[in-house]
Amino acid sequence: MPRPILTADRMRAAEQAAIEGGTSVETLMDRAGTALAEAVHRLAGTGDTLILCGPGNNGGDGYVAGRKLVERGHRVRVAALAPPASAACVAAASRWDGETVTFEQASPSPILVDCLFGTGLTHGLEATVSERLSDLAKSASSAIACDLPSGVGSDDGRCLSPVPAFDMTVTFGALKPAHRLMPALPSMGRVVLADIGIDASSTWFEIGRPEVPALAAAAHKYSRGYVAVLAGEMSGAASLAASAAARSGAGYVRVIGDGLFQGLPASVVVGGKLGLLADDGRIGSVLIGPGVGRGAGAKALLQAALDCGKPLVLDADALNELGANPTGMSDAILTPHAGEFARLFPGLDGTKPEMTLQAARNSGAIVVSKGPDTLVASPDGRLGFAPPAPSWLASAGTGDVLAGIISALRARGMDAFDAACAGVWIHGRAAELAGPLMIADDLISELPAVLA
Ligand SMILES: NC(=O)C1=CN([C@@H]2O[C@H](COP(=O)(O)OP(=O)(O)OC[C@H]3O[C@@H](n4cnc5c(N)ncnc54)[C@H](O)[C@@H]3O)[C@@H](O)[C@H]2O)[C@H](O)CC1
Ligand SMILES: [K+]
Repeated sequence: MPRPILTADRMRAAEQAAIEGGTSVETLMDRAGTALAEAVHRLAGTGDTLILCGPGNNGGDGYVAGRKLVERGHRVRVAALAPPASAACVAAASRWDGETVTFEQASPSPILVDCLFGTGLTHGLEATVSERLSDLAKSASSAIACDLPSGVGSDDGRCLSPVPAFDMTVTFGALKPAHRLMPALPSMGRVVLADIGIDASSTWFEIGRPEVPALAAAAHKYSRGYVAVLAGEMSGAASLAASAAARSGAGYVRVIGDGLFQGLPASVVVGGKLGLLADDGRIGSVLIGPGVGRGAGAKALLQAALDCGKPLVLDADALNELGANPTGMSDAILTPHAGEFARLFPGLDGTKPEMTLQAARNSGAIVVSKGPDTLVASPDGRLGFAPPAPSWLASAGTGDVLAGIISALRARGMDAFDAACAGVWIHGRAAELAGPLMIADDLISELPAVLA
């Protein structure tokens, strides 16, 4: 089951609904603090632990976790940044009878737990506070953040003050957008989601391992998925995309273009007239973009693709040819990187989730907003957040490979949104297998292992 993602406001609404359903804040906090303590103990084992507590309920979680960790044999010190302010934090602090030090006095500890601020953060931490937090986190063997690393904006992933890197972040009920958005993403460490009895259903979610349709026994090469790749003058990109489609289970891949397509698997067919796109009902998806270039030739290819009535995947220069603010693109999949997104959808503002959803609504297409924090948006409001992908994916040709993977999954019968989410997940997993020195071609050779 994919992990749900909620903004701070929607998390608070879900929390409120639980409270109105009869679960007290104290109970929720007790569950949160207990889950936090469990995760800390499991990660770091028994040891000297310093818990930094803020004045609100994030701090309250810390006082509860402190009690639970003492029960597990930890030596725990609590450093209060400020006196408890929220009622639940006051109650939790009153039940803490262990060692308390001032924030300034707090000395480094092998285990550090940051319970200063969570979804209630309204502005950056004072410099002295963020510096102290960073020093304590850096000198700890295990640094764990409660709900969010303090200083991170929960809905947009901005770092409102410098944020140290944590080994783990323990969050409650649902992930927050910041857990999967830059620039906060590298600070999170492993994100653990604790169920504290809140109904946190959401149309926003973290993309999980996909269920790719099995190949039917009676399948023949066309029904297994027939991908047509429209290529322009730069044949290398189209070759990568077509090879990726072939390695992603498409039964038949055809490249239509004039280039010399080196390095293609022998199974990929090269040649054919543009009229094929509309005439051949067996074509399951049409990919245009990788290597299509700009100018009259590209415009003609794009128009043929737009007119053919087949499921489309548009990437790279096809997106530039499409022009700003496209509409009526229903059922198409657009895969812009940040620069292409800004050109395609100028003038949008808000968080990356909000802008990607708005782009999907305006265009009618599934929009894959690529980056270290790739998002997949549907006009119906669904928003998939990619799990962390290796930084080495940022290399030439990897976008062509992603477009090829998505085109194959689309041709194999997945609907546009599911094919885009699955492609993003498979792409990231293939990169993990390929390792840090990979080039785009290596990604392709890892695809069978990921899809097996
Ligand atoms: N969502 C849930 O189901 C549960 C969440 N829990 C925890 O509650 C916090 C959110 O608690 P909240 O009291 O709303 O806010 P914070 O504790 O994050 O912030 C405290 C308080 O601090 C003030 N403040 C904000 N920014 C700053 C700043 N830069 N400097 C100083 N003071 C600041 C502001 O007044 C805030 O209200 C959530 O993260 C979870 O950890 C529940 O415990 C369990 C259920
Ligand atoms: K925190």
